[in-house]
Amino acid sequence: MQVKGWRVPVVALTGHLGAGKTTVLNQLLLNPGARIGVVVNDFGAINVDAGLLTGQVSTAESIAGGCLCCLPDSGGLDEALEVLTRPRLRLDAVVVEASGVAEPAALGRLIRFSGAEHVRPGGLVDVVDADAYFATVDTGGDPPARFGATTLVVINKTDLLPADEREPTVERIRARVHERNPHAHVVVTTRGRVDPALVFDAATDHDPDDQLPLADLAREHAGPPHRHANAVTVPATGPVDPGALIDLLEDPPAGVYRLKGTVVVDTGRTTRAYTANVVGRHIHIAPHPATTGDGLVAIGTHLNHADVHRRLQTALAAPSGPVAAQAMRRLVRYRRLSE
Ligand SMILES: Nc1nc2c(ncn2[C@@H]2O[C@H](COP(=O)(O)OP(=O)(O)OP(=O)(O)O)[C@@H](O)[C@H]2O)c(=O)[nH]1
Repeated sequence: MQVKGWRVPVVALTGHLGAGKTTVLNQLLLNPGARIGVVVNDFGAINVDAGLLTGQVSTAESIAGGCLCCLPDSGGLDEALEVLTRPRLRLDAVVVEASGVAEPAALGRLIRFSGAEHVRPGGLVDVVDADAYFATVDTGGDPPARFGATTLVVINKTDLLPADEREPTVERIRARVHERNPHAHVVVTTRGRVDPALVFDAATDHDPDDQLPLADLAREHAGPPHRHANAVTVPATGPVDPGALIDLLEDPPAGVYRLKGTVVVDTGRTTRAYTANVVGRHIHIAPHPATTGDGLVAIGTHLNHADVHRRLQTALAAPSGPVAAQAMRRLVRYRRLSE
C-alpha cells in the first residue's frame, strides 16, 4: 500500500441543536462497504446512536468492514484524527460530529490545520432543521455566518413543514444560504437521508464478506438507500496543461460538489503525476507516484452531464502549445497549501 502521501478525507458535521446531525451520520454509516471513522461531540463525550458503533480504535485493525468509533480517553481532535487516519486502518473517510454549539468555520480550521499527517479536509456539512430554521439559526438581519465556511447544507426535517409551505420555505432557506455563500451546495432531506456518495467515496455496492452484520440490519430498518448524487467520469489520455486543470478546479461546473482524480501534468520541462481533490471550493493537490493518470470524476447533484463532460475533457486535453511557467506556478501553489 502507498503510505507516503496517504490522506483520508475528514468531514465536519455541524448543525444547531437537534437539527439532525446524528441522524445524518447514521445514514452515512449505512453505506455498504465504506470504512468510516467517527469522532463524536467534543472529542470525548459519546452521544452517537449506539447501534452502529462496531468497535474502539484499539480493536480497529481486526474490523475489516463497517464503521469505527474513536473514543479517545484524553486529548483532543488532533489525537483522534492521528489515530483514525493511520494508513493501516484504510479508512475511506472520517466524520467529525460536532456538538450543537460548534461553529462550522472553527471546526473546519481545526481539521484543516490539524497536526495529523494523513488528514485531508473532506468538506463541512451543516444540517439545518427546516421547521425551526427561522426561529433558531436565522432570525433576520444578515444571513447566518455559519454558511460562510459550509460546503454542503442539508435542509432536513422537511416533513415537519405543512405541505403547502414546504417548497416556499425550503426556497427561502436556500436563498439565505446562497446570500451568505453562493458556492454552498444544498440538499433537501427528511430523516437525514443524504446520499453517502455525495460526501465520500462509497467503497462498494455491497458489504465485504467480513462486514459485521450490524450495518446490514440497520439498512433493513432504514429502508432503501437514497440516491441523488451522480457522477461524470472522463479518462485521461496523456499529460495535461496545469493551467487548464486549475481553471476547472477553481471553478467547477454547476452542481458539482466534489471533483477528484489522478492526472499527469506537463510541467513545461517534464511530466509529473498529481492527485487532485476538490470539495466545495477547497482544492487539495498532492504529488502521486503514478506515471499515467486515471482522469477525473465529478460528483454532484442535478449535473448537466454533457456540460460537465465537456469541462472535464477541456481540463484533460493535451496542451495546445508550450506550457506557461505561470500555469505551473498556480498548481504548485495549491500543492504547497495542501502540505
Ligand atoms: N420529523 C423528523 N424528525 C427528524 C428528522 N431528522 C431527525 N429527526 C429527529 O429529530 C431528533 C433530533 O435528531 P438528531 O439526529 O439527534 O439531532 P442532532 O443534531 O444530532 O441533535 P443534538 O446532538 O442534540 O444537537 C431525533 O428525535 C430524530 O429522530 C426528520 O427529517 N424529520
